Amino acid sequence: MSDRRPLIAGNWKMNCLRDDGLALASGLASKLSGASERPECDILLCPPATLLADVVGVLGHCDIHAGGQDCHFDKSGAHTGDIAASMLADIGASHVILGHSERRADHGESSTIIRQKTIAAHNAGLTAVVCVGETEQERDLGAAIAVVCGQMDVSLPEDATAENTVIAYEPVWAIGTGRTAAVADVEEMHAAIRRKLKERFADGDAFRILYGGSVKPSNAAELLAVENVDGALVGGASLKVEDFWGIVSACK
Ligand SMILES: O=C(CO)COP(=O)(O)O
Repeated sequence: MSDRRPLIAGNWKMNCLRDDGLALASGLASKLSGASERPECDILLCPPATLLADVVGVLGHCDIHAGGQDCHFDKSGAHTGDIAASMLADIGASHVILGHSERRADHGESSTIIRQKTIAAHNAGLTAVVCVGETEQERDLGAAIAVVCGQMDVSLPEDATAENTVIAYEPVWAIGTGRTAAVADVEEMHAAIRRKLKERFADGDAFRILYGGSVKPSNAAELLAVENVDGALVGGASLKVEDFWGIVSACK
């Protein structure tokens, strides 16, 4: 057993208007306060930026963190539509997801940009949840591990530590498809990520490595039991209180 405390993170993506988002956050806060035992994991909610401040307010002092889904790499300035890491911290966020494959694909974000964003997040006192993952074509070509290790080499700055950085492995073909990676493949990839972290960082063994891609209550326990899987980054199933709580409860 490792002493890394699991992290279950919900990435709401571009979902939820105010009423639904606040109901979801308060539903989870009620689950936590009503739980007979404290869950064996940390919990993070990453709502759309429009709801972040309100979600922070709803969560109050309950032990659930809130985070952004992206930030700019600059501190401030002429970047219409963007959000600085310090702005997320300013409204009570503790984390920010960076380099999600949807941003890499939809916004052309390179690992070099993600590295700059990660530094900006650290400078603002945020924990960066840095996403990596291969496409189906890359996996079919046998290049999955090389692709993910290459993304890590560039995306992670020298100042990354287990405190300020979490890795999320999300195979692109498993996101929102209902297809999860085979346990053996998850185990192999997470071991490769761990090796990379240990090669580069003195505290590489302490970094949390999350798995993401069609995680649901029915498969969470199996995935969370895999060595070097230290939690989950959850999309669709994070939008329902019962489903997300089911995944939180699968942490043993
Ligand atoms: O992209 C994801 C989380 O960041 C995963 O999404 P799904 O859980 O909907 O597959």
